[in-house]
Order: sequence, then C-alpha cells, then structure tokens
Amino acid sequence: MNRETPCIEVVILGPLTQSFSYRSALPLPAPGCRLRVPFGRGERIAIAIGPCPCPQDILVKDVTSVLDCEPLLPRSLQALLAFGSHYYHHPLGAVWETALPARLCQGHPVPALTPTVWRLRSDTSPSEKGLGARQIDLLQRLREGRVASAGLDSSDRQRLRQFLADGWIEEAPPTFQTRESPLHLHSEQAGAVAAIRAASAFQPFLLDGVTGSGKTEVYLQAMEPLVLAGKQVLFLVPEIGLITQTEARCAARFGADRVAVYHSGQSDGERLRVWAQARQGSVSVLIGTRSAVFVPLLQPALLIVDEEHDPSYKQHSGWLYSARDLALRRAQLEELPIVLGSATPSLESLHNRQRGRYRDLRLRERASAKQLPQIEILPLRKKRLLAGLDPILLGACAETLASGQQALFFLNRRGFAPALLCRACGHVPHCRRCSAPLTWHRRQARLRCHHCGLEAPVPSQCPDCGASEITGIGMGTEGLEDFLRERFPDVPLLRIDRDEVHSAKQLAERLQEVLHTRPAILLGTQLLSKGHHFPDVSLVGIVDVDQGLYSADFRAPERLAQTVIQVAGRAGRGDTRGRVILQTHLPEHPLLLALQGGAYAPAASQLLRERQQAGLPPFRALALLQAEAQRAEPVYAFLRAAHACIGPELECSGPIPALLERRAGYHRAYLWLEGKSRSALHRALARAVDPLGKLPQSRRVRWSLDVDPQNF
Ligand SMILES: Nc1ncnc2c1ncn2[C@@H]1O[C@H](COP(=O)(O)OP(=O)(O)OP(=O)(O)O)[C@@H](O)[C@H]1O
Ligand SMILES: [Zn+2]
Repeated sequence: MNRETPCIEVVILGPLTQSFSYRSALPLPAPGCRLRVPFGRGERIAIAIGPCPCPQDILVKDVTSVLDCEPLLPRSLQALLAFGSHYYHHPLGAVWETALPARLCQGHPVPALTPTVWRLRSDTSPSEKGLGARQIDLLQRLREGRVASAGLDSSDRQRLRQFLADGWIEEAPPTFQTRESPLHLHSEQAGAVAAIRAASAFQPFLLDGVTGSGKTEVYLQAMEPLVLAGKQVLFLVPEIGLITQTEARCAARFGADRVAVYHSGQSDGERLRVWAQARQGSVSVLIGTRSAVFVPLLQPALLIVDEEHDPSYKQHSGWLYSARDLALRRAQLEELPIVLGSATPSLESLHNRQRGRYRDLRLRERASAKQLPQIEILPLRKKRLLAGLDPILLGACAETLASGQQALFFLNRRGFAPALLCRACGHVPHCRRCSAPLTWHRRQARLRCHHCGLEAPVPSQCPDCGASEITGIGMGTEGLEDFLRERFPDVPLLRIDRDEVHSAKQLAERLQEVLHTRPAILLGTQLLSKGHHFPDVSLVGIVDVDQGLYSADFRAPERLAQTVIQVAGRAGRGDTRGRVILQTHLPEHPLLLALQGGAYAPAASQLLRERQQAGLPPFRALALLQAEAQRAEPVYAFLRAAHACIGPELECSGPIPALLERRAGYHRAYLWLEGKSRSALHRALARAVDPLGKLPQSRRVRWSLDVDPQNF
C-alpha cells in the first residue's frame, strides 16, 4: 500500500502498554470502533484511537477489517476509559477489555436489536388454527397485554418473530406510567428528593441516611420524573446478592420491562444483549455491579451508587479500579448528578463532604419512626462461654424466640472452626500454598484454605507428632449452627454464608424464607449484613469482631465500624424495638465505646481524626507497588531496585510483606508510596512506570500498581 495511505493509532485489546499504528485504505473508522489488525503471527482485535502521522522509519501494516461503523462507546465513556488507564496506570487496551462485554472483545457484532416490547395489532384477529400449544399460549399472553422479549426464552422469541412475519404483532410504544404508587415521603426524604430532582448538571450528593431510613424510596422518587421523561438511570450496587431486591423495587415502581440488570453472574450473550439495549435507550433503569459503570446509555440522566462505602466496589485483580470513583468521574464527564448513598459512608466520602465537594443529604431517622437500636457491649473476660457465646446473649436469644421474633447472629467466619490444633504439640495445619491455617469444614470432613481453595482430608493424627488429640480452635458459622440447633431444637435456623448459598438466586430464595419464618434464628457472615430489610429481627448478636480492633490493616477499624452499624441496623426495623449485643474481649476500646450509642458518626469522626494524625488516606494520596513470585528473593530484589528508581517526590517505604505473605504459592510484598498531593503522586508514578518495567529484576516477578489500595 502506498505511503500516502493514512494511518490510524490503535490499542490492542489486552495488556500491552503501548499503542500501534496501522495503515488503512478504507475510510478511517471513528475513535472507539473495533478493527481487526495483523499482530505478530496472528490477528488481534483493536480499538481505534484516532488518525496519526505515519511512522516513516518502520514498516506499517494494513488494517485487516473494520468491525463497527460507529463507536462502541460515546466520547464521554471513551474519555472515562482513558482517564481510568491514566489514573490507575493500567494499559488502555486492558482497560477497554475490562469495560466491554466479553463477546465484543471476541469480535462478535453488536446485536441488531428488535423492539423489546410487543403487542397484538388492533387490525388483525389471528386464528389459533394450526398453532401448537406454546404458540397458543404466547398468543394468549399477547391478548392479555404487552409481552417483553427480554423475559422470553429463545424458542418463544422465535415464535414472536413468526408472529411478526405474519403481521400479527407490532412494537408497543413505551409505557412510562408508574405502577406501585410512591410512598408519602417524610420531610428529610422529601428534601433529599427535591434536591436531587433540581440538579441537572454534574453534582455529587452524599445521601447519608441511617439504617432503615428509606434511602431506596429517595432513589425511586428521584428517578421517577426521569424515567417518565424517557431518560435513563444507572444504579450500582456492590454485590450480585443485592441486585434481586433492588430490581424488584424498581420493577414494581416502573414496570419490569423498563428495568434491566448487568452483572458477572450472567452469560456472555445475556450481558451483550443488556449492554446493547441500554445503549440504544430501551432500558430506563440499569442495575448492576462494578462493571456496569462502563455500560453506555443513550440518554443518561442520573447515577446512583448504593452502599457506596462497600469495599466490593474495588476490583481486586487485573485493572484495580474503584467503580464508585469511576462513577463519579463518569458523572462529571456526562454532566450528570450522582448520588452516593450509605448508612455508613466511607471516610473518603465524609472527608469530601467536609471539604464541600459533595452536597450533604441526611436522613437522621428511621422511616418507621422507631429509634435506632443501642449497642450493648458485653465483656467476655473471665467468662465461661458456650460455643463462643456469652450466656447473657443466649438468654436474650431465648427471650426473643419465645416472643415469636427472630434473632440474628453475625459471625464473619465460615466453616466449623477456623483452624485445627494438636493439643499434644501445638501444631496447627497450614495451607502449603498460603501463609494461613486451614479451616475445618466438619460436615464435608475437609480442611480448606479460604485464600486459594486448596483442600485436604482431616488428619486423624497430628501430622507433626502423631498424637491423636486434634481439635478445632475458635468458632465458625458451621460450628455455631450445630450448637444453636442443639440448644434451640424447635426453632428453624437459617444460615446464610457462601458455603450454604452459592448463587444470587439461592440468596434471594433464602432471604425470602427469612421474611416468612417466625420465630427463627438467622446466622451468617457479611452476606447477611448488607442492605437487607428484615422486619422481624429484634435481636442481633455480634459474636466476634475483635480482629478488626488489632489488625495491621489501617482500614480494618473503619470496616469494623461499618459492619457493626450495618448489622445492628438489621434489628428493630419492624414493630418491636431492636436490641443489639456485641461480645468482645476489648470492652474499653475507644472505637467500641464510640459505637455504643448505635450511631456511626461519632465513630467515623474519631477514625477520621486518627487518619489525619497518622497522615493516612483520605489525607494523603496512597499507592502500592505490589510484586509476587514463587520465591521470595526476586520479589524483594525487584522492590529494592524499584525503591532506588522511584523519584524523591514520593515517600517510599518497604519492601513490606503483604498481610497474607504467601498466597497460592506466591510470595507477596509491596512498597508503600505516598504523595503530598494526588497530583504529585500521579506525576511521580507516571514517570516511574516505564523505568520499572525496564528493570531487569521486573522479569522475575508479577508486579502491579494499586492506586487508592483497599487491601494490603
Ligand atoms: N416515607 C416512608 N413511609 C413509610 N415507609 C417508608 C418510607 N420510606 C421508606 N419506608 C419503608 O422503610 C423501610 C426501610 O427502607 P429502606 O430499606 O429503603 O431503608 P434504607 O435506608 O435503604 O436502609 P439500609 O441502609 O438499612 O438498607 C422499607 O420497608 C420502606 O418501604
Ligand atoms: Zn491456600
């Protein structure tokens, strides 16, 4: 091809750091379109960045084909990905790969969408003669009203296509009337709704509302005029488990055909279909987890990030982005209001509110007008415990059950016991791949590593000394379940943790069961603590959160405070006043004393002061340079070399071993990098990335930068 042919700059989907130039005789595709390009000995899919001067010194290959005639993402989202690549120092091609549905990365076309809702044409009266039972069934449903193709299986969709070809049906015009009527708002809710409705340009709101204050109703009523006007709302939740209830609330209000969900539990085909529907504007409310923040909307009008404090918004492998933080940037780029909601806002968000960056919306009272429960601190020192429970807590449980209510036990540790112990020699079996003890799952008679999944049989004798005095130490949910079943044999017990509940569907079923079982004991991990509305829980027992009080992770106390307030917030949401009992070996700990009143704010202020004194985020900007390898030596060699090549504008300490020093056979350590300001941190990191990749020591390790880290 001749030298006059224009060139285009592309990024290859995947982890390559640089961009590439190709020649194209075809009209140059717009930025954001996919191309197929020759690469190495094969072909790869790439994203067009824009026209570029043709390099003169190297042989430039030709584009093989152009896959899209229009950009996959609007300019604003392309800018979001460019920002995300820059901010987290992650290759742009890998960022695009994370942001797009998998099918598009494989080269599948964007599906041409047929209208999603159908109705019978008024000028036909189809005859049932010659139709099969399923066709008649579908026809009957059309006679009764509108049918959305979203809820149908592929054979029913095929039947719809046939009806369309026969001229029996047509696309139904969108219905935007609301279904379930909105609740009458109390005054703080009304103020919040009015403020959000009045915002039209970029404006972050922090909706700081106590547990049970009716934040969901605020979201729904803030959305309503937008949905009625045919606009779109993006609604992020931190975990798949929270999608079902949010979807149900939105569907009841706006109609199931206006609401769609997007999460990693869906098939690739399903995700692509929802993505395309959202992009063409035929979804009014898109509810999703992390990756939904990248879904394009035709007419975006509002972003909501519920439970904004939740660490699950941070991606833990690959591109280490925070979906909450990117949602904020998206709102800025799309010039939209965004609501961050929580009963326990992150210290970052509280700090931003203090600095006037977020508008302050408060809901100080419960919607039921019932008071928030106080938290009774129960000292465990010198007490005889039963299966780790104080008799006082057991007595309160017996009372609760006798009055026909539910008691909830929170224990954030799965399995029968967190470890095995040989009483003769003190040996504790550890995972051979991780620096952690193996958890005893008694029912399956297995030892299991909760970090890498390794399993082993339960030894009958100590592998170290041969003695047969092996027992469990500590208590997990499985062990507590056995004890509580024995203690309260006539009361149904519902355990909710990842060993018992494996899918979002199962979780939804289990939560439904909770609503219909009284009296009952509920027992679970953090899966049970988040955002659920349990009107019949009147006692909450917090069995053991002491670890959060002496963890080396500086975020542990914040997480502890949030968990305690969230779990406590499950109590007393219905007609009876709630009671919350927290067992601890550290009853005088200032954080527990701050939580005693049942409010989050005093604890959060105390934690913010501590962070300020210690010079920790959100007062300083922080990043980690992490490295791992199968032997420890190259990890430390790389980090020491990296330390030497990082400029003086950063305060750099380490190498520091990770909290979990070895995981899945890899030794892990990091450098702690601090900047006086965010921009100083970023300038220095941007300068460092290239030299780091060129260090000879870097070839023997896997390394990554974690900006605004959540895990250590
Ligand atoms: N204005 C209102 N009038 C009557 N009931 C209301 C009102 N607003 C909300 N509620 C009810 O209060 C209950 C709690 O609301 P919701 O679950 O939205 O609280 P929340 O603030 O999200 O709590 P959490 O942070 O604990 O999840 C729900 O049953 C809801 O229907
Ligand atoms: Zn392991």
